[in-house]
Order: sequence, then structure tokens, then C-alpha cells
Amino acid sequence: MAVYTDVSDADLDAFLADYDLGEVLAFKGIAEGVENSNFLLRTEAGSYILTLFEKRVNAGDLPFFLDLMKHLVDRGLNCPLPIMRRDGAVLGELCGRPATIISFLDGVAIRRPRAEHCRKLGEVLAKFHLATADFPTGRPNDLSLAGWRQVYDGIAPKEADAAFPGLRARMGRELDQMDKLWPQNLPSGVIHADLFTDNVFFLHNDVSGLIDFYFACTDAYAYDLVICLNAWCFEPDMAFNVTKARALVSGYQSVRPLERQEIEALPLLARGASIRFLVTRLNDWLSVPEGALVVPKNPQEYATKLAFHQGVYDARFYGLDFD
Ligand SMILES: Nc1ncnc2c1ncn2[C@@H]1O[C@H](COP(=O)(O)OP(=O)(O)OP(=O)(O)O)[C@@H](O)[C@H]1O
Ligand SMILES: N[C@@H](CCO)C(=O)O
Repeated sequence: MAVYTDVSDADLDAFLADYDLGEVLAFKGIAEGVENSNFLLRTEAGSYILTLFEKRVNAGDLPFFLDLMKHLVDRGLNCPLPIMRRDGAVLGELCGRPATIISFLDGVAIRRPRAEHCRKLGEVLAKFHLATADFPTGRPNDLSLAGWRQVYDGIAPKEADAAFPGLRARMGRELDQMDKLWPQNLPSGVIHADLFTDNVFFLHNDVSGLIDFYFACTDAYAYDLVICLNAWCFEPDMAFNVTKARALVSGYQSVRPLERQEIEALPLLARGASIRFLVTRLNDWLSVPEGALVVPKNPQEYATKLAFHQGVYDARFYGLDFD
């Protein structure tokens, strides 16, 4: 359960005094997620999610995320809307953390996606990229090359080697490779950057909404696509499912065709998308704060995905047809 910060009734009442949401009817910590503290909040006015921003989110970036959600809703993409306080602000402070209330989205996250879900995901991802093309601001990706290195450098070698022998050294070699090979100048814009299965809701076999925009940033569109490829197209035994990959990519291309340079860059981007989650997972695995209710995610999964992509020669491995 991702609850890093306990919120007492008195804290909650003081925070809600700035809102027009009526009496609290229910308030409980949410069992999913690893980044922030999330609570389901039901009041006389409706159902909401209360989020306290923890470790990785910079308070200065929050207006970007919250404005982005409003922009996406204006463009017809279903995602949560930040709820305004009486003074018009959408951000406050609770238990010493930046905190916000967003609308609750109906829908179910699919734990074991099938190819048709991957196709729908591809379509909605491309729509997201088109919808953000006129979003007026950007945010550098602080979890790209320099950011991966920074997280990696903060990982204690002894502890890492005790938990996962040899893994840290392999990661170091891959980071050196990425520094040399990372593709530049690909078509870019605002990307979601964390569109895992728990962040995409489905209803009646259609995508009903997207959540969790707190890694959104400016980066290559194709990088967002391979983050999804990693998160959606491997089986629980880590076998790569090319049918799902083909469905994902063709769903994406039905809305936004990839350029040749993007297709050629996919294997390297997929390696980067693997090391990105590998470094944060290994870091988090070794540093669960005392008292936090969280189940850290296993880094080994992304080490296996990285090894797969290191053996990929070109995008045909992902089910793309090109000459
Ligand atoms: N607007 C929403 N409507 C309905 N449920 C939500 C909403 N926002 C969050 N949730 C629920 O809370 C859970 C955790 O939210 P979220 O994914 O934003 O947390 P996180 O800590 O950032 O997690 P992650 O590990 O995916 O980064 C989601 O999996 C979902 O069940
Ligand atoms: N989606 C991330 C956690 C949130 O950043 C992961 O699975 O490692």
C-alpha cells in the first residue's frame, strides 16, 4: 500500500476547510502505487482522490501536471480534474507535503492485458501525443540520461550486490552505452512517461481514462511508446509477446504514424525505457522508508526486459513491417 504519510482526522478537516466539498463520508488509504500517498475520499459532494506528493515529485512541477490534466480534459481525453479550493488554488499543503484533490475516475485497470487492450492503449497514447501538441509549457525529463545516472550513483553498491549480485555492474555498463548511443532529435512533445497497466482504466473494453501524470515531461514520443511496450507486452514469465507489441504499435500508428527515424530508434529507446525503471526500482527496493506502507516493485523484471532488448537487432522484433 502506498501510504508514506499518515493523515489524522484533524489534519484532514483542516485541509478540507479550504474546499467546498461538504462532510467527509469515507477516507481510506489506497492499496496500489509506489510513488505518492493516495487516499480515497468520499464527501457529500462526491468521490475524489487525495494525493500527498512524496519523494520524486518537485513541488514546482505540480502546476505543470495539474494544468496538463485540465488541458487533456479540454481536448476530450478522460483524466482526473484537479478540484479547486475556495481561493481558486488547486494545490495545498497537508502534513508538510504538497497535496491536491482530484476527481475520481470510474474504470478498471487491466492486470493481464490482451492484444485488444494493447491496441486501444496504442490509440489512446497517440491521441495523448496529438492532444498535447499545443500544450503551452514543457518540462525537461529529469529521469533521462543524467537522471538515471544520478539515481544510479545514489545506490549503495554493497547493499545492491547483496540483494541482486552483479546487477549494479551490469547497469553501469548499460548506462555508459546509453550515454554514447541515446538517440537525439526524434519527434518530441509532452509524454506521459509512466503509462503502466495501473494507470489506464477500461470500461466495456474501451479505455475510459488515464491517471497519474506526475512523470509527464517533454521527451520523444517513441520513448513513451516503448515504455508501454515494456509494461504491456511481456508475459508474467517475461516472454515477449509480439502479438501484443504489434497490436500496440499498430493502434498507435492508426492515429499517429511513426517516422522512419522513430522506428529505427525503437530498440535503443526500449533499452533506455528498461534502465529508467530498473534504476528507480533498485533504488526504491533498497530504501523503503521506515513505517511506509508500500510494496516495492522488483527490479529484476526490468533487468530481464533490458537483456531482451539488448538482443534486438531492429524493430521487426517488435512486430513492425518495414523495408
Ligand atoms: N483519479 C483517480 N480515480 C480513481 N482511482 C484513482 C485515481 N487516481 C488514483 N487512483 C487509484 O490510486 C492508485 C494509485 O494512484 P497512482 O497510480 O497515481 O499512484 P502512484 O503512487 O503515483 O503510483 P505509480 O506506482 O503508478 O506511480 C491507482 O492505481 C488507482 O487505483
Ligand atoms: N510504474 C513504475 C512505478 C511508478 O513510477 C514502476 O512500475 O516501476
